[in-house]
Amino acid sequence: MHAAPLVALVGNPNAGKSALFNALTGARQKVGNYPGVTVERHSGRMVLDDGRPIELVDLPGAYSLDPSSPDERVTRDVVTGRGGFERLPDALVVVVDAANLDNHLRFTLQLIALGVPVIVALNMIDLAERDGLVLDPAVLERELGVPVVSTVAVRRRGLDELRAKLSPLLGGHPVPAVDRVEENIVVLQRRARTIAAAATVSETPARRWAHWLDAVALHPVVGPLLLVAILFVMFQAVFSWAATPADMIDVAFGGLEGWVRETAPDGFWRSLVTDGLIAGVGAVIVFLPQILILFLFILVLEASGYMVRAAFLMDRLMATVGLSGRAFIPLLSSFACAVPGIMATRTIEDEKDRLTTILIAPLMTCSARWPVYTLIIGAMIPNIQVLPFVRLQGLVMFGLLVMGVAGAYVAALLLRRTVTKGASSGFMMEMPKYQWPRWQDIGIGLWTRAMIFLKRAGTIIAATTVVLWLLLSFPKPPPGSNISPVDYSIAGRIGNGIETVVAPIGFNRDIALALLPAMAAREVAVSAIGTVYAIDDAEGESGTRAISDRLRGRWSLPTALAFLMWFVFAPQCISTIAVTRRETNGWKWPAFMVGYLFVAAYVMAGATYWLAVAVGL
Ligand SMILES: Nc1nc2c(ncn2[C@@H]2O[C@H](COP(=O)(O)OP(=O)(O)OP(=O)(O)O)[C@@H](O)[C@H]2O)c(=O)[nH]1
Ligand SMILES: [Mg+2]
Repeated sequence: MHAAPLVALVGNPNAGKSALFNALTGARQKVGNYPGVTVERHSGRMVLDDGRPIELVDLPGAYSLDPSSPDERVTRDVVTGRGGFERLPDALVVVVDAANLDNHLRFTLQLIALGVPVIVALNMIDLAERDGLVLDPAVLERELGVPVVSTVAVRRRGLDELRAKLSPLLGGHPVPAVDRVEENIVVLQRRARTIAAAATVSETPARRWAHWLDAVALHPVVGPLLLVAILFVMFQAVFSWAATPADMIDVAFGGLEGWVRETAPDGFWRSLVTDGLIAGVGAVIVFLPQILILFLFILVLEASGYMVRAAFLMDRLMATVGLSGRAFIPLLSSFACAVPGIMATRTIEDEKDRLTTILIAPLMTCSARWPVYTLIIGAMIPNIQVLPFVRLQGLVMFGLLVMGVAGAYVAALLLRRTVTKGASSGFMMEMPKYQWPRWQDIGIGLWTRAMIFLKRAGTIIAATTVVLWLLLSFPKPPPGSNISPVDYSIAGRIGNGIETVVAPIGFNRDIALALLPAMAAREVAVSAIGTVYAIDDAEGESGTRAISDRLRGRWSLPTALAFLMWFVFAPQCISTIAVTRRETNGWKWPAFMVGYLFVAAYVMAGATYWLAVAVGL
């Protein structure tokens, strides 16, 4: 006797598969209104109209045939007959949420391509109707080439029609599976969207808007251009909007320093407070407005639903270097700071994928590097208009960021061919709805960021600055000698030692001095330079404008460019190394990361310096 035909219920999470399973078999599988309710296969029996019994299995929801978690793997194994399940299903019932067709049709298209007979249950049609969405199942049937039945699983609507249309699919000859299923998310998404649009008879203005926005944002040519344009506006804004508040903070710190100089007696403590704390910490806090404007943009993009669209656009680019599209979000968070970015790689299932993402995360321009870039750019790059609305300073900043991304791209390409070789996997994610950001949420996000920044300035940056000040101030040169106090100090001597190593790439003593303390936090490079100049300087003026003036006097343009390039690549901060150790369970990978980044930084900074000298800058 033949076993009863096997039919599997598949679809995206939360489509109503278990509800349909219960309605068809009379079972009581758990249903719930969130993705991931079902995490294993369950089977039950149902009887067709002609009396034939069939075995129905309810599967965990999945976004694609590319499993990113163990429950999705169960689904993949069952529908493709892998992983030791005795037999392939004779037919699939693909359950889709009618109100979310774009997203759910993606997986449907992949499933249809498998070659197993498919019937689509257009479920939750009641909710779609409530929201003013009218669909035409006949169009869907024609576009997909498989039977489509409208259902309301929880009201048992459409079940008879489903059984009737399922019947002829069973008992025929099994269709051989096609060997390649379309995996390119962008292609799939576009086809899904076209089909969904064709099957939509009418919808509410809000849904129409969302579709129109997606047609632009996800367009293969316009989409990436839009993304670049948004990023570009962001950088220009960071520079121009921040200028006034930054000046105000600068003036305030200058005033504070002047007040301490007048009121406190000259000596150790006054110098510690003015040349150490105020010069160092003040030099960093000036960048608070910039950091906040940067985060304002990031938070708005996240809250509006655009960020996931950007991830979709990036997926193909990531795939060319063998990275999963899932890596986009961790890498994007690394623009704030590599530490949460590296932790966010936990969502990447494949170990090699994940490791590669961790290793390149430090190349994303974290917000701690902004003060360094801004200071050097502000001092050394003329603020001229190069194109309408485009100033050279913003352009250089953008260039540095692109440099980091390009470096990451090349690094991933090389790593994936050597130390982290392995197969890569695709990326599927639910597209969130577009919505206006809630200003309270943005406000809270900015407040949190400001507090983190100020806390860093008040603790780790202040502490490093004070230590550096001590090392820079002692021992004092003998009175009467014309040797500079910095050169005579402990730090100065260490700096002069480091300088011999970094002189070939155009670095001077001041940079050499800043490199070590910048390991604690990158912003310290700025406060360190501030402190060096405060001690070295007789006139006793202060503030970032004063630092800029001194930079202009002492640094050549090739040196400044080399320094910027160094910061794009160098593994500067200890927290990143520590979190890498924790996430990779050992010292091997952090050591590798530090090694390759130092080599890259040295080579790139050197190349920049010599190139700049050669072209006569
Ligand atoms: N209004 C309405 N609600 C439905 C319908 N089908 C399912 N639901 C509800 O939608 C939610 C999700 O249903 P489930 O059956 O748990 O979804 P699932 O596809 O099994 O989800 P996973 O197991 O997470 O993959 C539950 O709250 C159901 O009660 C429907 O046709 N109409
Ligand atoms: Mg379920």
